[in-house]
Amino acid sequence: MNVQARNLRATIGRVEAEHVSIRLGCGSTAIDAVTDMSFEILPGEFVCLLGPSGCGKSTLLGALAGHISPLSGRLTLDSMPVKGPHPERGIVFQHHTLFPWKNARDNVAFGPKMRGVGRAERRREADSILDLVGLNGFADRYPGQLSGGMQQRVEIARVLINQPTLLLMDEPFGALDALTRLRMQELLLEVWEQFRTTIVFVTHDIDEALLLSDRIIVMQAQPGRIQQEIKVGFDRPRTADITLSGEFLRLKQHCLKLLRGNRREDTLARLSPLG
Ligand SMILES: Nc1ncnc2c1ncn2[C@@H]1O[C@H](COP(=O)(O)OP(=O)(O)OP(=O)(O)O)[C@@H](O)[C@H]1O
Repeated sequence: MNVQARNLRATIGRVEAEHVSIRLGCGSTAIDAVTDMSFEILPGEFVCLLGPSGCGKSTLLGALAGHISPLSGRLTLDSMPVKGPHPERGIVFQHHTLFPWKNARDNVAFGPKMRGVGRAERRREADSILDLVGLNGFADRYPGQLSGGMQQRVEIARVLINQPTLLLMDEPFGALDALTRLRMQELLLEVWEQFRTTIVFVTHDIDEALLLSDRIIVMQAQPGRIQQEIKVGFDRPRTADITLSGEFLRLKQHCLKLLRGNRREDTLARLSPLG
């Protein structure tokens, strides 16, 4: 993608949430997974949702993807209400969703195929995105012939080929070993430098959130809500070397304190007879 296209992309992808509440289930078993969340994400911004298990991160991501409707409030992408799934909002999960009977190229070319792009062109596009995610020479392999990290690269390529305005990532590297995970984080940063699409990335991992994002939205549970927003101002392009800096450790300590506070509150809520 050329520089002009990149700049153009950075003018779209503004996310706004106004007093969004999400209830899951119904009747007496319904759960208020997210309550009164308001935030804005700028075009081309990389935002992490960080918080303890059950605080509603995946639920919020599901609402941004259009898979879940909020009970109340307003969720928009470039001022248009989010209603139902759409290729402009691509999602990458931790678990693999590749078609096992298609090779990497055909998995990646699936979106363009559905849009009616001709065979030669979609193969060319798929090969070029596979190159970008470091899978040059692996296009003919089937998912079962690829490592976990490689499969996750194919997942990312499969979403990027649709040039999403908003890329939603739900703990995409959570199942990878530490070294592969680090490589994938650096790869994502490199790819994002080129695409500059808005990213909302869910993680439990403080280091991951600090390495990747421009801003962290720290959430707390019961009910899921925003605890604090933290600006992460490290220069870009970034590599994992920043994790050794004093400023990184200072921010990490701050996040830890917030999450530990969360845990203490959760335990007290469980122990209290008043709930
Ligand atoms: N289908 C469902 N029906 C009812 N409640 C649900 C459903 N899915 C999730 N929940 C509940 O909604 C709350 C938020 O869950 P969610 O998965 O969004 O949290 P999370 O922060 O992403 O957690 P984790 O980090 O463990 O994935 C939790 O209390 C969870 O038990």
